Amino acid sequence: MTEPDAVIESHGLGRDFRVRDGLRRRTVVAVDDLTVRVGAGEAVGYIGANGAGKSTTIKMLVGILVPTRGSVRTCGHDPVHDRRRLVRQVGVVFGQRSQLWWDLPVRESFRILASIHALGAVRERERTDELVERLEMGAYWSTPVRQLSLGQRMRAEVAAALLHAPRLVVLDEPTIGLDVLSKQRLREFLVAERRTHGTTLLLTTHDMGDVERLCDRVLLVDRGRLAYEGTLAGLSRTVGAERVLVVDLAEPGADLVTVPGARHLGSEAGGLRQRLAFDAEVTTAAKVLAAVAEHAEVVDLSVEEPDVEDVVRRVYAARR
Ligand SMILES: Nc1ncnc2c1ncn2[C@@H]1O[C@H](COP(=O)(O)OP(=O)(O)OP(=O)(O)O)[C@@H](O)[C@H]1O
Repeated sequence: MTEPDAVIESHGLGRDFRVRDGLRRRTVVAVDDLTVRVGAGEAVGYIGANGAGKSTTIKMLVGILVPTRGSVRTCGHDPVHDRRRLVRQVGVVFGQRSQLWWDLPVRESFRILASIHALGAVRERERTDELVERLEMGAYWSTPVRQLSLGQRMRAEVAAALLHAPRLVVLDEPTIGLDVLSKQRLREFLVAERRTHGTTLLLTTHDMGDVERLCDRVLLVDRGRLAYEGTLAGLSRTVGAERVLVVDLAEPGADLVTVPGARHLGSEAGGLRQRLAFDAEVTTAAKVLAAVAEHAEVVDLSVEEPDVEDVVRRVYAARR
């Protein structure tokens, strides 16, 4: 049974494809035995390598693909049988595909979508105004979609998917190909949308910046199976990834090779800046800093988190 606040709930979900392999046919298991739960208001990153099964999962969640086995309920509905009811509660953005009318001005696409969702004139105006302002679409609101830059189009795509204020927004690679500023704008918007409307987010991405800035939790999929479920920090811990304390000293000093719980990684500018790796499970940045301060005067510091892409690579390597 679906718990009342579960927006996505799957049990043993799987999908196979029959593919031609020369003269023979074989079965590709794209997703297997996937049991996950996403609660109302959560933001979850669904990550994994190319071909791991992310898009196939998303398509099953929104009713585009029929599962081969197992069960899934999205917003309390069977996605395939209740597809029409589900579309009222879900917004989907596939980064590579457009749901806007290419030759029409952006505003016309929104008019059509508002009428498809039967928003009503007042709701349409309020919601459209809110989205145009928050996503800064005013400058190109009357421009045909085909003339938009990628960053402008992606903002319009996300706004279109969110026009009917769905409970769940599923984003497949929402920031792919965007420049730094466009990415930042889109992420800020999604954070604000979630805060204001309590929207549940599920996003697939290869950009760990998206996950770091947007998601409370990650699901890591490897060859169709769930390989990890938890926080990003927890993911780093599973592979023993270290954090790095970078200290700037008042005067050039000898390499800090005897700091308890830390490993000296290197020095710059004759020892003015030093880098020390430490395991966050064993010690803390504060303890390492206190030990450094016994040897030298620290004028500035920063802590570098483990590189998440590297962490994911290590998880994959450990499972091979
Ligand atoms: N329509 C299809 N017919 C045959 N095989 C498919 C089909 N769709 C997906 N697959 C296969 O299923 C597996 C999972 O593919 P899927 O597209 O779900 O991965 P993904 O994690 O989304 O990858 P990417 O990050 O590259 O988008 C792959 O081996 C892929 O080749």
